[in-house]
Amino acid sequence: MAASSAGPEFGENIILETGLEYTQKPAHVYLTSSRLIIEHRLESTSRDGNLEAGPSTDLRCLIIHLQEVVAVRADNPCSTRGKTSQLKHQQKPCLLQDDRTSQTSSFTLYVIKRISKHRWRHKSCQFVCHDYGTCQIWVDKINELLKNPEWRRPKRLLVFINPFGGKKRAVKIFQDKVQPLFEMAGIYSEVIVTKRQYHARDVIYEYDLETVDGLVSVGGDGTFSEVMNGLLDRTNSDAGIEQSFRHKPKSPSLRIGIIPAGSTDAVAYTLVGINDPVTSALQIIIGDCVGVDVTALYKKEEFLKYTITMSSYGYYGDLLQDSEHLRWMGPNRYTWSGLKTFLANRSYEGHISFLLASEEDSHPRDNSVCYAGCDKCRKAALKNEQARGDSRQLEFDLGSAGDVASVSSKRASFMMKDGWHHVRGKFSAITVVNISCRSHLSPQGLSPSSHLGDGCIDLILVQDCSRLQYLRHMIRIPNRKSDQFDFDFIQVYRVKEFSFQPVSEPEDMDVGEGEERGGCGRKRGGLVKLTTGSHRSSVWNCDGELVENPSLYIQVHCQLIKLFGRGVEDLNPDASLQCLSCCSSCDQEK
Ligand SMILES: Nc1ncnc2c1ncn2[C@@H]1O[C@H](COP(=O)(O)OP(=O)(O)OP(=O)(O)O)[C@@H](O)[C@H]1O
Repeated sequence: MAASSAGPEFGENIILETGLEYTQKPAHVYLTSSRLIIEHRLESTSRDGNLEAGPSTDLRCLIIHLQEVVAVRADNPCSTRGKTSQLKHQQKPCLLQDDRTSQTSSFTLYVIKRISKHRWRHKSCQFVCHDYGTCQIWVDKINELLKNPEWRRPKRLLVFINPFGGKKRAVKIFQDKVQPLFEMAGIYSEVIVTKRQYHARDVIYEYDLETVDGLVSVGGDGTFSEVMNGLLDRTNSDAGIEQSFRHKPKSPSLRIGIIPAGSTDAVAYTLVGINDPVTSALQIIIGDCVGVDVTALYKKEEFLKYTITMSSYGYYGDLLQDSEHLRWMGPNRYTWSGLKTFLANRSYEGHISFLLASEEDSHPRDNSVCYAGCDKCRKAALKNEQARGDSRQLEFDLGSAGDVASVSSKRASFMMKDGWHHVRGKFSAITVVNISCRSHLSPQGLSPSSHLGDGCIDLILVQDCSRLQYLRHMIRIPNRKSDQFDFDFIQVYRVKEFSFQPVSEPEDMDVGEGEERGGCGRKRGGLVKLTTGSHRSSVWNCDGELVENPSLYIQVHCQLIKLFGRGVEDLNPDASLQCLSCCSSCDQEK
């Protein structure tokens, strides 16, 4: 942090200056439009442990960025004196008061504090003023500055709580951890505890959305997906956009926040780097905003829904299908069903077609992680803006696989035509990842280099392989240092559009002589009609919800929605992003 020795040189106009008391040494406090700057003399510790003033030139600036201020409150003048002694350990006041200040006024700033890896809390910094009037001026001015329209802090939120998600603690999490913070920040929240599936969606269809600044989902990825779909459906409907094949959806003006209280919480985890309700609530309060890609799913040409995390066929589809019968086990159902699915080691045959992203859009194995302020996402947003209005439509022919030069890989035949690539093969898992999909099981995500808003999706093809091979791939997923895609039975692509068609649909799945494989419905010789339950076809796991139809077409829409959040902060000490909220009690003084 820059030290100043001769008055303020902050590059911003000073709005207020001093009028605040500092007990042990002279200090100046300045308020600019975006920062509160405390300029004080450096202290060094003498050999006997006492604090002593540094040389007169050793001035240090401590900066509180107003954008990271949760709230400001004038303290009750009568209780000022007692209050200091009641502060908890982490709540050391910035400016201590002595006995003389019992007749003065003070105010408290509640500021974000990064306490550990991606986890935020708030701390209080108390400032003592010479008189009550000065205190009011400071509080009013800071409150006025917090209303900076660029920061877009929400004032009214519509909150949906799924009481049955995850460990069924969503209501308690909201009441105990989130609501008190919203109240402190002066946010009014209308709370709806959902009574059934699609309750949230139905409310969004009817609600006067002009009266709120954002929606909040308290639950897991399924609840978030319901809220997001409700908002997108409503926005399209209001704009007269029909959700037909390859439609261009309208971006909603409202942002969505997510308070993690589900089983996997991949959206919250990917957005923040951790599934912590308090951190997510603080990011909502300060009005953080990030554009996130959304994928539109179609069953052949019929629009199904929008998704944000991943759509996966084969392993993850089977796992989800099995786990749906075990909801009573809570989040542990995924571990149990995962083991069962792994042991079953099924694979499914089908045609895959995909439109590769252009080279500049990079590759899923380029080790470029999407962090807050990501340059790639910023550029994609700009490109998206420019492309808006361009009505050029790429013709997509679902049946165009074939009759072209082919490059054969080990197990799948690979073809290319008109920019579209076609693969036919047998796959253990086909996964389309929209955002990196971090979770406590895979802290780096299913596709660690996937971006929140680059307008691309990562396609991960795990070809038919042995259990041991699949296991080797799986155990690399939580491991930061190894490349989970570095196997000859795995191919990854960064794509814009994707389609899958099983070799035959479940309804008319006739198996010819000798075409047998594991699973029910198997019969030697002759023809046998297979049902959906047979292992000839799997189901899709789309944002943690089952989509039973195996034929699927997916298209990504660049930064279609805005979420409350900023993306994962880069903890690398060399990264330009640093702790911005420092005060004299901050651990991270520089
Ligand atoms: N009151 C309710 N009763 C039954 N289902 C509900 C209710 N409210 C919401 N739902 C539905 O429950 C489904 C699962 O909820 P949610 O995603 O919150 O929990 P989860 O599945 O445990 O977590 P995750 O998706 O993170 O694994 C969602 O599809 C949501 O639409």
